[in-house]
Amino acid sequence: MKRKVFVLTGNTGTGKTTVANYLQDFYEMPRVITHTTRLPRDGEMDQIDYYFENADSFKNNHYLETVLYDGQQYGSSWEGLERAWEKNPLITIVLDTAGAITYAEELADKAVVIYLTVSRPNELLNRLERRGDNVTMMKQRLASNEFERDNVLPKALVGKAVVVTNDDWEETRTAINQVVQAAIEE
Ligand SMILES: Nc1ncnc2c1ncn2[C@@H]1O[C@H](COP(=O)(O)OP(=O)(O)OP(=O)(O)O)[C@@H](O)[C@H]1O
Ligand SMILES: Nc1nc2c(ncn2[C@@H]2O[C@H](COP(=O)(O)O)[C@@H](O)[C@H]2O)c(=O)[nH]1
Repeated sequence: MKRKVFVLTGNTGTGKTTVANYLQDFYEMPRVITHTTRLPRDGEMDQIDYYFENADSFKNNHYLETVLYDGQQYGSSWEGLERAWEKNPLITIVLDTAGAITYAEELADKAVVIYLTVSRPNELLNRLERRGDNVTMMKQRLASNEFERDNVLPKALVGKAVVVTNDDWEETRTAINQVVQAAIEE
């Protein structure tokens, strides 16, 4: 089977990690673990959710791309991608839209970009609250330039990304299964 990376992108709270977990559980697709300087949320674990870094240790990796998101650094390494591909030709990664654009450019048809969205943006606040996000951090994030930017599909991804509206989980699951099936049959 050809190597592919399913790039899950979209705004905060749209369900990127939920879809990555689904693909892990039902298709055994490993997720590329990325690096960040932000602090762990309650329940997040180093080397499982992220490689949690400080400003110095963040520099010690070979990145395919890095971004600044809400004032924190994030990056995905070539080694992380290779480690995941050694386990399975089909893998996932969760990225902001700037990272997704870089993946589409760098990896061409090896990257299957899925842009997640919701019909009512107010629903994102409810979801982040239910997830237990720190209220101050959540408000800061919702006021960030990146939040505004990721609310719409970037022009560079039009025609390249599959758009999935994640209002109803069962419908999302069906849509994701179709995307996976198409990639497997390619
Ligand atoms: N279809 C859905 N209906 C209701 N809640 C959902 C749905 N999909 C995901 N959620 C919930 O919404 C919350 C946010 O989802 P998730 O953490 O996957 O988002 P994310 O896009 O990875 O966010 P971030 O970029 O902030 O990490 C979680 O609590 C998740 O369980
Ligand atoms: N371009 C990249 N984006 C990344 C990477 N790792 C995570 N992310 C995205 O950042 C925001 C914020 O993540 P959060 O975990 O703090 O909510 C979100 O859109 C992630 O998808 C990366 O290595 N590169």
